[in-house]
Amino acid sequence: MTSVKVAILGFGTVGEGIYNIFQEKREQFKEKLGADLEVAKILVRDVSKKREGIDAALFTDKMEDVLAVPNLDVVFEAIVGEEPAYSYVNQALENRVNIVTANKVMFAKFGDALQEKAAKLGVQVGFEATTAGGVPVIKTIENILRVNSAKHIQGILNGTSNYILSKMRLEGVTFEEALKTAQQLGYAEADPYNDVSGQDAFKKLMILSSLAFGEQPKWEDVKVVGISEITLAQVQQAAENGQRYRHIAEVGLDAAGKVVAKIGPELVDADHPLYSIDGVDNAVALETDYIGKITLVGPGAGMYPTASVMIEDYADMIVKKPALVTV
Ligand SMILES: NC(=O)C1=CN([C@@H]2O[C@H](COP(=O)(O)OP(=O)(O)OC[C@H]3O[C@@H](n4cnc5c(N)ncnc54)[C@H](OP(=O)(O)O)[C@@H]3O)[C@@H](O)[C@H]2O)C=CC1
Ligand SMILES: N[C@@H](CC=O)C(=O)O
Repeated sequence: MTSVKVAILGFGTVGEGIYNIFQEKREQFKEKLGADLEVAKILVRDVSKKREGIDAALFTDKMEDVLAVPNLDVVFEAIVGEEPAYSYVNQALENRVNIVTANKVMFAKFGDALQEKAAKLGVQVGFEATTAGGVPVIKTIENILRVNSAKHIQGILNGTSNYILSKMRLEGVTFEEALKTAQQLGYAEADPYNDVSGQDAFKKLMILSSLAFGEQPKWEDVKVVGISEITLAQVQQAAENGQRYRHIAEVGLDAAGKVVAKIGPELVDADHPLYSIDGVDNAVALETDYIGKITLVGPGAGMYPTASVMIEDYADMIVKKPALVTV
């Protein structure tokens, strides 16, 4: 049996989910992937924090310790923000270690460069979890676009915003109360500014734009509006009128073939395809030349949906490139 060492950067909602799945599914991975996957190091900011039931020797706050793991095959990156995340995954690639990331803030900016570098070095980059949480939009779009050309993408890309708008409508709670619950459930970021300002959906949309159109619009040209100004009274009034607020992100080509995008709350009627998407769910509707429109819906945030797609990314690497797996 092939023995494989993995490392996790971050042990918050997502990092802990990854660790738990590796513990729970070790036997299944042996059977289905032909590999014994062992978490060998976990990088955190504060090593003194109590982490119940887990060997303290696994934790470090130094990336050098992670890179020193013999035969390290993959780094799962689940920390927050551009830096030090970018430097860490970059170092991992330079050490010919595969990377899987959930960090859309880092990946929207550096994703293209990281993928180019990985290709040169013969290692792989998984980034399914950066966009739409547990919904496999990246792999599906990649696959479809081997044959089709993308025309337009429209979606709900922030689980927290959709959860808040749904809870306000369904339970009559205020924006602040709904946000608090979204934080308790691990949907919102520790600093929820990016969620409610539209910046989180913006970063995800830029990742989809690179994937679907091979480029991103100039960031400063994209109008980004969040949901933080929407009041309970507005949500309730909309419901009385048979409408719902949805936070919608869109990217496509204009008449001149230029990539254009916008993000913001919209009032939608019952016949709109995003009307029925409630709670933490995300939806991504892709329009292409041959297929027409295809829509994927599912949990856009949360510990296990996110951790699962990250490990699925790595399972794909193992299955497709067995030669890369450490023996
Ligand atoms: N939560 C979700 O549903 C989803 C999150 N994501 C993305 O996944 C990433 C992780 O999210 P989440 O788990 O919710 O975040 P949390 O805030 O729950 O956890 C962040 C973790 O990263 C560690 N960390 C933060 N900064 C550093 C640093 N400079 N050096 C080392 N470790 C650091 C923290 O360490 P310590 O514990 O010591 O504080 C903590 O363990 C983010 O990029 C997020 O956008 C993507 C999809 C869904
Ligand atoms: N905070 C994010 C988590 C997933 O990317 C969200 O709510 O969508």
